[in-house]
Order: sequence, then C-alpha cells, then structure tokens
Amino acid sequence: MIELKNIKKVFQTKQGSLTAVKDINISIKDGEIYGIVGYSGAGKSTLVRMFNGLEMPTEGTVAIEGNVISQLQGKSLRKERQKIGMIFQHFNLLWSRTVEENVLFPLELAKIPKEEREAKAKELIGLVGLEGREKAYPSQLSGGQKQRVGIARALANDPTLLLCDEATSALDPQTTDEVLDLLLDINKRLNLTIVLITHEMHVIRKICDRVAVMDDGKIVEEGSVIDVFKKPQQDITKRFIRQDANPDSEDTDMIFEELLAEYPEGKIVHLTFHGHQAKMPIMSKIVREDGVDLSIIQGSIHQTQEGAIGSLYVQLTGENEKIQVAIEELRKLQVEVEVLEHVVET
Ligand SMILES: Nc1ncnc2c1ncn2[C@@H]1O[C@H](COP(=O)(O)OP(=O)(O)OP(=O)(O)O)[C@@H](O)[C@H]1O
Repeated sequence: MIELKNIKKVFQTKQGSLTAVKDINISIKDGEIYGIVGYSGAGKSTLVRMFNGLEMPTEGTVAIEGNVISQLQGKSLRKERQKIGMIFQHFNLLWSRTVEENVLFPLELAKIPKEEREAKAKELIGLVGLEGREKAYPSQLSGGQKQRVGIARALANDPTLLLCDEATSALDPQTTDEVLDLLLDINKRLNLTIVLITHEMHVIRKICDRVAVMDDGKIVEEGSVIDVFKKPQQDITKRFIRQDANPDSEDTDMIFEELLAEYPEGKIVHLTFHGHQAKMPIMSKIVREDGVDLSIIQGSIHQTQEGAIGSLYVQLTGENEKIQVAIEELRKLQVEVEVLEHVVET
C-alpha cells in the first residue's frame, strides 16, 4: 500500500516561490497500475519523484508499505529506494555499457555475489524479451529495446513498486503498445505495483486500473479508468478522452464547429457505450421511436482493462423537442451523453 497524505511541494526560484504540487492525497493498493495524466507543467514529474524520495515534499508524507519515505535520509533512504524501480522517457542507460552490463549495474551496487547477479541479469533479460542482445550497446538498439533494458535494470533489485516517468513518450505508437503490454505482463506476473505518469490518455486506457487527472499541481479527478472514461467530470478530462478517441481531434473539432453553424437547430452529441450496451440496437430504436434524424460523424471502439468502450459522435436533427426526448431516452438506456455546444476553444 502506498499512501500520500497532504502533499505539497514548493520550489524556490529566482522569480519567487512556485508551488508545483498542492494538497495531494493518494492511496494505491498493492499490485495496482495507477496512472497520473496531465499536460506539461501540471506537476506530474515532481509528484512521481516524491514516491522514491528524489524530491522531498515541503509538506505531507509519502509512505510505502508503512515506511515513511519522506522522512528518510542517507543510507536508510538508499535502502528503501532499492525496493522502488524507475524508468524514464529517455531511458537513462549507461551508454558505454552493454545491455547485460546495464542490467548488472544495480546488482553490483547492491553487492550481490557475481554468480547470483549474472543469473539474475540473464533472467531479467529473458523477461523483457532481449535474449541474444546481451552484448549490444544501447546505441545499437531501437527505442523499444532501450526501454526494455531500462525495465530489466529497474527490476534488478526485485522492487515492489515501479515508477514510470513518461516511459513511452519517446516511442512510436506500435512500440508504445509493445512496451505497455510488457509492463502489464510484468505487473501480473510479479504482482508489481506500477505508478506511471503520462500526457497520453491512450497509455492510461490501455493498462491502468485507476487514473488521477492532474492540473496546476492538483488532482482534479480520480477514479477507475472505466468510470472516468464513461463519465468524465472535468473539462480537462473530457479533452484527454477526446484526444484518445480521435488523435486528429483538431480537424474533427473544426468539422463539429461547421456542422453546428450549418444546422443550428440540430445537436452534436458524444455518446459513450460500455459492455453490453455496444450490442444493443440503441441508435435504430431512437431513430424509429423518437422521430429524429441521425448522422454518424465519427465512431471508435477502444479496449480498457475492464472491457471495451465505444465512442460515437452523431448529429441529431429534427424538431428540438424530439431531440430532447431522444437524448433523455439515451440517458435512460445508461448511455453517457455529452451535448457539444462549442468544441473549439475561443
Ligand atoms: N527543480 C525545480 N525548480 C523550480 N521549479 C521546478 C523544478 N521542478 C519543476 N519545477 C516547476 O514545477 C512545475 C511542475 O513541473 P513538473 O516537471 O513536475 O510538471 P510535469 O507535469 O511533469 O510537466 P513536464 O512533462 O513538462 O515535465 C513547473 O512549473 C516547473 O517549472
């Protein structure tokens, strides 16, 4: 169990003091994959660095398995840190060392006997799928392979917690998915708790159990991934989800705006379906029974750890009253309905 209580972090800068993290309370269960999503500058890196004492909170406590990391120093902090692995956006590998030597490095620091550490490195290299590349140097590896080395090295001391700081942000989409699959596999096999920070909702959706949305140093929304995707509360969360459902959202936003201008009597609605709803003929029922016209603008279906989420943007046209009835009907059928007024920020 990881518990962050009333965390605040203030930096002193030349321009004065800057509060990067404010009033954060988080509780994470063993074996959970917990994601923190936010835009650049939200305070994610500062927050994640407080989990292993790379930054110390100005106020509040960070406790892992009951050990209050934020009150440790020197040797006792280094000892606790060994139980926490970390991977980074730019891998932070030792470039003059081979794959094997990179993985051996933390084992050497921990003074593990030679034979034992060699066996451990072999096991870890196998776990991350890099057999045969032991003697390669980082410069000879692809981005995905470099991150696999980072993961193997982070697991060397059998941590109970793995911190991922934008670990897939430097990778292409296909490689991102492969690394995420690997993290999921390791989480299940080792019952490893994972805390990851990202600016991509896609990463959260693919592997996380729970998500916290961070904005201006605070957590503005938190919940299970499926609940947050089904019923986002904050505008910033809706924006992240829209970006995931439609990575080219700027183009689509313009199409929405044009349609709203062209059919002022109609409504553009974003519908979110989950589980069994996806199999129900909901849309044809609405058209048939409520007498509205419906045009599909865009649709997608995405997988989460708790099943698929369907996202459909439709334009409803017809009499205003009938549109209203149709929207109510959809809500009765437990479909999440967001009526878009304006999507392009002014
Ligand atoms: N060591 C530091 N000294 C002073 N200010 C800092 C320091 N580290 C971070 N900050 C500031 O704290 C705020 C939050 O930064 P942080 O890096 O935690 O955000 P982030 O969400 O991780 O964004 P990014 O992905 O761009 O790093 C920013 O305004 C940043 O400039």
